[in-house]
Amino acid sequence: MELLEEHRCFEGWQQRWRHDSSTLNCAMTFSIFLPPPRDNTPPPVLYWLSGLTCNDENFATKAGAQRVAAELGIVLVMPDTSPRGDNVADDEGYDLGKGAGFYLNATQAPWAAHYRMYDYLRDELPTLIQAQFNVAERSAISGHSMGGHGALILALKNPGKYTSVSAFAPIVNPTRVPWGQKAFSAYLGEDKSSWQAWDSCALMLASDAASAIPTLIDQGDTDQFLADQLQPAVLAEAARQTQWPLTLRIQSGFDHSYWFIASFIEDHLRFHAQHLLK
Ligand SMILES: N[C@@H](CCC(=O)N[C@@H](CS)C(=O)NCC(=O)O)C(=O)O
Repeated sequence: MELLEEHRCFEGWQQRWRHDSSTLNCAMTFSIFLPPPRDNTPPPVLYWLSGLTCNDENFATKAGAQRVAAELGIVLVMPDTSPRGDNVADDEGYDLGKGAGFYLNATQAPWAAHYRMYDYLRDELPTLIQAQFNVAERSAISGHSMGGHGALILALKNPGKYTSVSAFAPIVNPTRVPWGQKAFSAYLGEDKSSWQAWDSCALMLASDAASAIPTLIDQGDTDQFLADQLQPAVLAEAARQTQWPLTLRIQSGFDHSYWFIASFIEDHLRFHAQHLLK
C-alpha cells in the first residue's frame, strides 16, 4: 500500500492510497476518511460507491461528509468506480468501461479480465481495510446513481454484511433502463437471464424478509435522469410487496449532481449511525 495524500480534515484525516488489487488485476486507488480516535472502540465503516465518470475523489471533495463523519466517529471508504490502467479495456462512451464498472463481475471478453468490482468490494477491499486500519467490522454502504445500484445489490446479495444501506438517485432497475442495458449487454452478454442477479428490483422481490435491512433513498424530482434511467418507484413497489423497510424521499427541486448529495449526506450519515453505532 502506498500513501498518496494525507490531509487533516476537521478532527480527522483524509487520505488517498494506492494498492495492487489481485481481484481486478491492476493497481487501484481509494480514499478514506479516518475520524478522531475515541476511547478504545474502533470506528465502523461506511462504504461510498460513486456514479458514472467518477473516481474516488468526487465524493471526497464535493459531498462535504467529513465534518459529520468526524462527529459521529464513522470511517468513510471511497473506492474507485472501475478497474484502471493502460491494460484495462475501455469504451469511448462515458457509461461503459473505465469509470463505469457497474459493481458487477463481468463474464464477457474483453471485460472479464479486470471488471470484477463486485468481488473487489465484497471481499478484497474490506479485508484490506480491516488489515490496514483500526476499524470495527460493522459496516454500512451507500452510493449515488450507478453507485446507488452498487450499494443496493451488495446489500441485497449479502444478508448480514451491512447494518444499513442508502442511496442517492440509484439505478434501481438496470435490466430495464438504457444505462443498465448497455452495460449488462457488454459485461454479461445477451442472455438476459444472467442479468437478474445484478438488478435491485429483481433481488428485492426474491429476498427473504428476515434478511431485510433499513434502507434510505433520496431522489431529486428535477433529476434529468429520473424518468429514463432511475425510476425509484419500481423499487418502492418491490419494497411494498416484500415489506422491505425502505424509506424513499422525493426531494423537490433537486437534480442529479453533488449539490443534491451535499444537501442530504448528513441525513444519510445520521441514518447509518443509528444502525452502525448500536
Ligand atoms: N457526464 C454524463 C453524466 C454523468 C453523471 O451525471 N455522473 C454523475 C454520476 S451518474 C456524477 O457523479 N458525475 C461526477 C460529478 O458530478 O462529480 C452526461 O453528460 O450525461
